Amino acid sequence: MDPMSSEPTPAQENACKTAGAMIAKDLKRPAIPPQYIVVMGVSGTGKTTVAVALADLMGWPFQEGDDLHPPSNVEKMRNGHPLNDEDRAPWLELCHDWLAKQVKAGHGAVLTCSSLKRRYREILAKGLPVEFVYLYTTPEVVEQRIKARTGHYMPPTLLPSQFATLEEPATDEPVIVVSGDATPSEILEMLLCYLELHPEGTKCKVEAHMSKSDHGRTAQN
Ligand SMILES: Nc1ncnc2c1ncn2[C@@H]1O[C@H](COP(=O)(O)OP(=O)(O)OP(=O)(O)O)[C@@H](O)[C@H]1O
Ligand SMILES: O=C(O)[C@H](O)[C@@H](O)[C@H](O)[C@H](O)CO
Repeated sequence: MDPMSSEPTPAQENACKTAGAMIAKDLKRPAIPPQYIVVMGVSGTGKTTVAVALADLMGWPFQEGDDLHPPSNVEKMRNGHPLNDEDRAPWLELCHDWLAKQVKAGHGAVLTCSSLKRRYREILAKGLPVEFVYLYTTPEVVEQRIKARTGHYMPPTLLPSQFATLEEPATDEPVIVVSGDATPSEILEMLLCYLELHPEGTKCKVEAHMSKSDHGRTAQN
């Protein structure tokens, strides 16, 4: 960060995106048909890092959900106040509209969006073949990550409200659950493994795991 300013530099804002792109760099693109994926979870679980890696590898458009927040929402969070349903409503509509455009174009897409409540996930997926990737970890791990991250508007003091608001996906929701405790590369690998075995995605809650045969994805040429 510029020592004279509390605003993040563009390089800092892009750090997770760059990290995600680096993960995908040496991997071979698997044969997975277009999917419309929302990477969800509380702030700091690693959504952007994994979403960018997946989008880069698959060549699907990526949208950072945080960039669709109205400025008033960002200011509210920056000032240490959690968003409520009313604040999130226009933002969720914008996220849904972005997904709808991608579905219409037919080329797959990846969006990051905390999607903390079931109702929010229903708004996002309304009428669309959307599935969620739920990254989960403990409040302690997320707190460490958020404290170590520089140049982001989200203060660590908002974390308890994120966990309090979170409604974990139920068994009938179209969600691939992945442990956010693994490294970003492992998370990507678990996700790819699931999608390669189930190219149609999922219509219910499933867990993605690492299997021995997943290793060695690095492209040979
Ligand atoms: N699997 C991981 N293991 C360790 N650190 C990680 C992992 N994934 C991301 N990080 C780090 O944790 C921090 C938060 O990651 P990231 O910004 O991707 O999370 P996020 O869920 O998109 O957050 P937000 O919702 O607040 O934008 C970053 O500094 C990132 O480098
Ligand atoms: O629903 C919410 O409360 C918001 O989406 C937050 O989760 C933040 O926007 C985001 O995670 C930035 O850190």
